[in-house]
Amino acid sequence: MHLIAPSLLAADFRRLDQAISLVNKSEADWFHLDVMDGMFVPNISFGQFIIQQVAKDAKKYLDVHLMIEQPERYIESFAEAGADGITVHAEATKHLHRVIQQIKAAGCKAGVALNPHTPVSVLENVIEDIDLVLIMTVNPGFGGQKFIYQSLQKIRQAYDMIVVRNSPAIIEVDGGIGLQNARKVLEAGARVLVAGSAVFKAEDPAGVIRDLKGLESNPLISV
Ligand SMILES: O=C(CO)[C@H](O)[C@H](O)COP(=O)(O)O
Ligand SMILES: [Fe+2]
Repeated sequence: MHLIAPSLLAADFRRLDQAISLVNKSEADWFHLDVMDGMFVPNISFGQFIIQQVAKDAKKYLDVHLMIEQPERYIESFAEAGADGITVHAEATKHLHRVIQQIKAAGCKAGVALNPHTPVSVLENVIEDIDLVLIMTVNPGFGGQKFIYQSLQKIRQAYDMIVVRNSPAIIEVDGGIGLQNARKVLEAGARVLVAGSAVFKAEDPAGVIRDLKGLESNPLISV
């Protein structure tokens, strides 16, 4: 069954408690939390403090997407803030293998994200060690952008690598995902759908989550 991870980035932060409660009560599986440092990406969002506050009320898995340079500086503090899974960008560190071990040592699931221009082949030497591959389907930094269609090919490549190498990793897709393209990304091999604007800018966010969850899962992707 595929999983839905609403991104709080698109929520109204004046009413963060309402957004958390909406996700708690909905059919969503995870909270997706986008951390941006103004260096790796042009935008600055929030950090450990906000995640700590979210963790107090969130009743679901906290999926932390770090869009920060040298994420190795902050892994333990995000784990302490309440992250269940931490995903770092392959482009943001010189020592990807070491950071993956660091995330696991901190007690979290380890994910690696790839920008749209980064080939799947950079995962060649870590694919067996990771729990999640995050294929960015927009250039990271902002919510509400247009889905990049060439990403479908990358999802298939990542899926093939996972199968051939017998990796435990699942594929998450992030950026411009909504009911208009979710079926295609699931068919390509995605297991987790991140959706920010499609959920929180909708009139009925819980209804959108229900519809995304109700889509047919790819039978090849079990568990
Ligand atoms: O990582 C991200 C941006 O860098 C966000 O998770 C993503 O953009 C979600 O927002 P939307 O669904 O509106 O595209
Ligand atoms: Fe994200």
